[in-house]
This record gives sequence, C-alpha cells and structure tokens, in this order.
Amino acid sequence: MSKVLVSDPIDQAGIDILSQVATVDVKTGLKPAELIEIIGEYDALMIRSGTRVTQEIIEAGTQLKIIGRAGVGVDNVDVPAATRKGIIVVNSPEGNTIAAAEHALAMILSLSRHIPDANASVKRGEWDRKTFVGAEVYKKNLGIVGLGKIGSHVASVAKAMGMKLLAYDPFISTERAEQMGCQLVDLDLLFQQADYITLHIPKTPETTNLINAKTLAKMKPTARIINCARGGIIDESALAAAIKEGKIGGAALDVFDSEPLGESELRSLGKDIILTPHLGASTTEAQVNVAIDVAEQIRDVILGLPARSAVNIPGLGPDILEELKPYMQLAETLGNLVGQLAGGRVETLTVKLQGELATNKSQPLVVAALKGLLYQALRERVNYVNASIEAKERGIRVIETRDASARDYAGSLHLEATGTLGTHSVTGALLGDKEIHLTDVDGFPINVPPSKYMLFTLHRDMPGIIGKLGSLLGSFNVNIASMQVGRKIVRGDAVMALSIDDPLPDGILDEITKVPGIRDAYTVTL
Ligand SMILES: NC(=O)C1=CN([C@@H]2O[C@H](COP(=O)(O)OP(=O)(O)OC[C@H]3O[C@@H](n4cnc5c(N)ncnc54)[C@H](O)[C@@H]3O)[C@@H](O)[C@H]2O)C=CC1
Ligand SMILES: O=C(O)C(=O)COP(=O)(O)O
Repeated sequence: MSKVLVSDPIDQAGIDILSQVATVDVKTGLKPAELIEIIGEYDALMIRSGTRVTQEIIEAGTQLKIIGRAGVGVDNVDVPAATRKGIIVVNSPEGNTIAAAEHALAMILSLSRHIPDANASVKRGEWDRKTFVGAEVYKKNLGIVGLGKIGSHVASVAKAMGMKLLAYDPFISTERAEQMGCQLVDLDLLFQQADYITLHIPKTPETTNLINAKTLAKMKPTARIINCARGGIIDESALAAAIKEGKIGGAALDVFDSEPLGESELRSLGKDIILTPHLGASTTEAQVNVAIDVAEQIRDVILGLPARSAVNIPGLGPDILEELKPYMQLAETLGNLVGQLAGGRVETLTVKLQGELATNKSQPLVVAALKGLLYQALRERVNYVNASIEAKERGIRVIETRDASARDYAGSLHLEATGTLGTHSVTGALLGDKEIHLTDVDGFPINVPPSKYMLFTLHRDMPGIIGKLGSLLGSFNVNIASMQVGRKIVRGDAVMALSIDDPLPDGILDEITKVPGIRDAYTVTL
C-alpha cells in the first residue's frame, strides 16, 4: 500500500480521502533534518505553507511521486528540483480564493477603523474615542497589484463598497480589467494615486521587494498597504521606516519574509500596523476545499491517473485535462509504438496534431507522446512532468506541427521518429471518442486497436505470404488474435499488423524476415 506523509495541519476531509488508497501519517512540525530522515518511505507528501520542501528533501524522497500543496502558493517547494526528478507538484488554485480575498478586505477595514487596537484598548478597560478616529474607504482609490483570482474578488467587493479601482497586472487585458470595474494603470501611477494598495501577486524574482524604499517614496503619505500575498514582496525594514517617518499611512500584513515572524520592528508600530499570522486561507470552508482538492489529486496519482492541477506539467490545467484526457493515452501509446518501431536512438520526433487537435491547447499531447517514446528507456521513471527534460537531455529534437484541415477523423495524431536506424511513422485516432485505433503505420493505411503484444511486417503484397507467416508463428506456438494488411496498391509494398497473445519468442524475428517477400519485421510491447 502507498504511504502519504502529511506534514502540515490539513482538514480531516483530506485525510479521509487519502486513507482510501494509502497509509496516512500526519507528522506536523518536523524539523528539516527529521523530514529528510523519513521522507524516503513515502510516495506522497501533503503540505501547506509550513513545510519548506528543499532540493535536499526532494533528493531524499526516493519514492516520492507527488507533492500536494493544500493551498495556492508553491514558493515553499523547489519545483524545478521536483520536476527534474519527475515528481508532480499540485496545488489547489481556487480552494482558498474567497478566504484570502476576504482577509484582505478585513485588513482594509480593520486598518481604516483601527479595530484591533480599539478592541484591545476596550478590553484593557479604557474608553478612548479620540485616538481611534478612522477613515472611510468610500470613494477612495484602491490599487490592486495582481488582478488574478484573489485580486478579482477583492475588486468586486471593494467596488460594492464604493471604492475606485486601479489595477496593475501586466498579464491581464484592459478589457478584462474593465469587466472587473478596474482601470488598468502602470505601477508608478498606481503607487502615486492609491489610498490603499493591496498585493495579490505570487512571489517571483520580479516581485521580490517590489515595495521598497524607492517605491514607498512615490506613495501618498496617507497610503495604506495590505499584503495577504507573500512575504518578501515588501522590504520589511523599508516599510517599518516609512511608517515611523510618516511617509505612508500604515500597513496590514498577513505574510512575512520569514515565518513564523521573529524579532521584528514591525511589532512596535502601534495602531498603524496590523499583523496576522498567515491567516488568509484559514477559514473552515477554505481548509475543507483545499484538503479535498489536493487529497483527490494525490489519490488519483497513486491510482495512476493524471492530476488536474499540476503546476509543473506545461499547459495542463483542469479544464484542458478534461478535454484532452482520452487523447493523452493515444499520444502515449503512439509514442511508445513509434519508439519501438524506430529501435536504436531516436534523434527527432515530429508530432503532427491534426483536425480538432490542431490548437494551442494540445501542447500536453506532445509531452504525452514523449513520455510514450521514452518509456522503453526509462520505464516508470518518465512521466508528464519530466518527459520534456529527459528528451532534451537525450538530444531528441521535437518538432510540433499542426494541420487543422486533416478531416479523416475529428482529431488524429501523427508521430514520426527518425533515429540511427531510420524513420518510422504511426497515426492514430479515437473511435467513438474513446477507443484508440492505429490508422496508419509507415504510410500504409490500417485500422486496428493496439494490443499489448504486436508484430508488424513490411512485405510485398503477394499470394501465400500470410499463410507462410501464420504457419511460422504456429510452429513457435504463437497465437494470433487479429491480423490486418495495409497496402497502397495491389501487389505493391504492404504492412501487416498482427495482435498476438504472448510476446514473440527469441530468434523468431530473424526467421520471419527469411520468409520470401517479407523485408522487415518489428515486435512491439505496449
Ligand atoms: N495569505 C494567504 O493565506 C494566501 C495567500 N495567497 C497568495 O496570494 C497570491 C495570489 O493568489 P491568486 O490570486 O490565487 O493567484 P492568481 O495566479 O490567480 O493571480 C496572480 C496574478 O498576479 C499577476 N502577476 C504575476 N506577476 C505579476 C507582476 N510582476 N506584477 C503584477 N501582477 C503580476 C498574474 O498575472 C495573476 O493575474 C499568491 O501569492 C498566493 O500564494 C493565496 C491564498 C492564501
Ligand atoms: O494558499 C496559499 O498560498 C497560502 O498562503 C495559504 O497558506 P496556508 O495553507 O494557510 O499555510
């Protein structure tokens, strides 16, 4: 039975799902060395932001197939290291969107009305109505940096509160921003005009220290900054200095450069700063959502199924996966088949996406074809995550072409592998949307479903050849399940595709090519 380690607190709903397919150990608060010590036993690791999954941990996770982040940000996972080892990294892109957006909105209002400090003051026995005079958000400018899932929800609620919305997001169109009621502006203008600035971007090299002494200097002296995204996007000492010196109005922070927050001057800035311990996703609802979302993906991967929100499989989002799922198996089967027909070392793989597959969304099919191609060399070590890297490291050139006009089938896939022993090609399509059929081998039209053991011959189309091959296979006790010949012209060259019940015994291929008229024979295990 597979083993899953849960190293951060997650909702029981997730544990229940994992327990259907695996032994689940919940061990929270492990030190890095303790995690390294035990991770080698586990097939899957489920985390939140509390566990830092470093390259060292990934190297020690010799059985790891998947790392599941029960939340959005995967900046605490060395994703490139996981990718190199073929470990799938999944997250829950939407499970805590509302929770994080509502936390940011709560921060905006709390900061404006000094709620945390006013509350503490009353609880101390005071009744101070002067110190805590606040500001209204109505008609104020809210600058949203990052208009993704969380930023968009913040926008729609803030709009309802009568705020004017400015947004900066270089990856969002003006139309989309306008739909959200936001005016898309450049960052400088946003810094200059905003009364509130709320950050909803990932931490990347570009966004690290985005809020620094220089950018703080551009802001209004009354500006309030809210960070419920990631620590490190704000230079904390520059922020503390700006608040102390009255260069900005205040800040509300849920996330910090280093968590848990240690000794910090941020703690001593009074009512102009609100600090929460990374609570953005901490609602009952969000925790159930993310635990179920990620546990289901870990369960699926353990069962050999694809994960819907893998962050390290290019182009494979949940909606696209749903659409492409049946074709992924087709691509993989064809890759495996053409690789075996080519034998030797493959130097170039051409993937032609035909008919309805000729869209940009079909990129994962190229990865699936590579996975199939590399299966003979790497077996279970190749997967959707590392197939492209493995191909690149082996010097396999991948050419992707599209032909929307191919209309034989709704969508079909043509693969051509050129290697040290020559060039071979296969084409396949789905019948009835599900059943894989080979429709062409080396340019000869056929129509057979692939089977585990197959034999292909290239021969001259002439009387008696099928009988001779059948007798030869019979003499080796090989049972033929089905057989089909593909030819272009009568008595010209032809291809025979045979499904056989067992692997071909050693030495029989040489005997087959001695049959007069048979030029080549290839055995394939799928
Ligand atoms: N405090 C908490 O507990 C939580 C924090 N988060 C964090 O919130 C952030 C946003 O999450 P989502 O909205 O779900 O992500 P998302 O991917 O839907 O949106 C992020 C947006 O940022 C934009 N962006 C990327 N680089 C940018 C840049 N250099 N400048 C401006 N915009 C840029 C993207 O185009 C995208 O629209 C993430 O960092 C996530 O980790 C998410 C959930 C809970
Ligand atoms: O989902 C995210 O990105 C978060 O920051 C939430 O973090 P958490 O799961 O609460 O440790």
